[in-house]
Amino acid sequence: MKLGHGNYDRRPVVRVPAAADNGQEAWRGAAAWQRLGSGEVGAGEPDAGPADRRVVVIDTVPGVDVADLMSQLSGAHPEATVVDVAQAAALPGKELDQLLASRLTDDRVFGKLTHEPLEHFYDADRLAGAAERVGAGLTFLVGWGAALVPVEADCVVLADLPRWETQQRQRQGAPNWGCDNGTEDPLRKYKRSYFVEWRTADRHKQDIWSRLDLVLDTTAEAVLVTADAVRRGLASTARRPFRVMPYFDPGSWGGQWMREVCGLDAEPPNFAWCFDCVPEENSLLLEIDGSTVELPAQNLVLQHPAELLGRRTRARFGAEFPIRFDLLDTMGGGNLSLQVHPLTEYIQREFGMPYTQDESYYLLDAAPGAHVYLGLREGIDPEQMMADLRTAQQGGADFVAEDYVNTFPARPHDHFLIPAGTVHSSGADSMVLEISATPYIFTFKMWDWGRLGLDGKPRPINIDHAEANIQWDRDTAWVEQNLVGQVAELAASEGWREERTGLHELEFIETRRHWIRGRSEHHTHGTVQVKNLVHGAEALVESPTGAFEPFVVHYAETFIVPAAVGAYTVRPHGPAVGTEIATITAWVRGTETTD
Ligand SMILES: O=P(O)(O)OC[C@H]1O[C@@H](O)[C@@H](O)[C@@H](O)[C@@H]1O
Repeated sequence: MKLGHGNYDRRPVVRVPAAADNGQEAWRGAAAWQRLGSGEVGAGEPDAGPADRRVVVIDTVPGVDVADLMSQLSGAHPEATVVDVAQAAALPGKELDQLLASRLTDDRVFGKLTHEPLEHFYDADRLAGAAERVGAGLTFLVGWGAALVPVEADCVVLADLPRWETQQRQRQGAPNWGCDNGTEDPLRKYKRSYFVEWRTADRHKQDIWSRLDLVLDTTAEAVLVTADAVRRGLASTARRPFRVMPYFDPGSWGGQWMREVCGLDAEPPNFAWCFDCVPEENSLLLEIDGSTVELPAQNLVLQHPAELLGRRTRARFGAEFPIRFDLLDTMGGGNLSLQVHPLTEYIQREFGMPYTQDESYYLLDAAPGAHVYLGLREGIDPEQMMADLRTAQQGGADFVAEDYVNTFPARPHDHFLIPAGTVHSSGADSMVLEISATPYIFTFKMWDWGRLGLDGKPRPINIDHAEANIQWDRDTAWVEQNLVGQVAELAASEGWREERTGLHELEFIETRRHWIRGRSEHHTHGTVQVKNLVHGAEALVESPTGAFEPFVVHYAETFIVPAAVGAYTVRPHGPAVGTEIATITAWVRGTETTD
């Protein structure tokens, strides 16, 4: 196993420039809870009642522990009235379930995207009733939708929470919003978050964003920051290279490479996934006034789509980050499931997703003998293959993947292209950097090699969904001509060379690899780029005009270069000086602009 360089940064922080007046902008722990009731930030004109009447709205996102928040507020402000807005005015759980039944479906994994606004989860009359509970003195209105209460607020706070933290809490027994489902299968809780809560929450957050005075992070110890500092932080992040905070998760096929290279805990038996560029679920760490606040990176996508994505990518996807980078570690582990992803029309019709899960596997590393499963063997009988899969699923003879599916040797720096509809799997002893479209849960597993998930249950198999999407003409010859070994040198000069590595024409992502000894010049051409240092210990990304601070990246780290960055250079740095490094860059094909 090739080891990393011991410098992978698991907590990349973006430093936010200080406020013009150098005033305090962050409060931690007890000071945060105290500050929330002090009226010193965002105190409005007391024109709606007696001078000492003060209304603080703390709108949360689903996943925030509202009970804990309320008890902290009561502890810090015993005189205050604290109203749980959802308890006061949200639809009863059963009504909410009925409203969402067609979106949630009976499936363990797949629902349908909802477009419900948060108002639909509330009773308007009871919201008005909650407003009547505001009396003289200090009142906190707390919960997801607190800003819907028809009352003039003196201070509006967003209690935000990254989605990875929400998932952790769900696995430990936290229910979904408005539900009594703490003991439900975490996959089903995640489904409700993914297909309903997060969509509605993003829209609601957008609605209230301009009203915010403060932002509260309760991921760990409470950190309260001014909304102006967050706005300033996001605005500056959208104009410089940055990283989101990676998160790591064990799995039934997970390996040992990331533990070593990324310096992870000894405790879990393995690590399977590292998500290091899925902004809709990753966190962005902002350092504000000496405190680090962990907020959803999605806030940046929602607030700065033009600077971040560029105008053509934004025109095509809206305020959505379309490119996903993640790591799949099977070094010393097992095969991924044998799987296929939905065609575009299928993901639209069945799940309401606007675009599909096109993928590719870039091999950061591979042990001798490692291989990738990709496409079908010539002359196989589709009916027989489906019958064998169903037999295996029902507990009969194991499915012999090699009888039906091609295998290709997997070597470091190979890039396998996987347009939706292509049967595939990464085999054991590989370290894959996935360069893919953002959707990532639409994996139709066909065969899981007869093993169980980490929870001791079989993982969900979806042979019917798979059958509806397998492209049977993607056979050995087609795969060899289209998906394997598609590297072509495009340009070279002293100190660098550039290659195209993919993706396939059916996929919207374009990739380039640069081998760099000297300093290579790059330009975003008005569209967002996602990059990873796939070879070498360390690189320095610089602005030729000093527009951003020099930015250091380490081996295997993914970073984002916003469209607004324009020109930048990359060169070996630190321990890599004098050696050759390599980066891979992805962007949405056809979105470059010349201005
Ligand atoms: O967990 P299994 O089903 O083995 O798949 C693992 C991974 O496979 C890849 O090809 C992608 O589809 C990922 O989004 C998925 O997480």
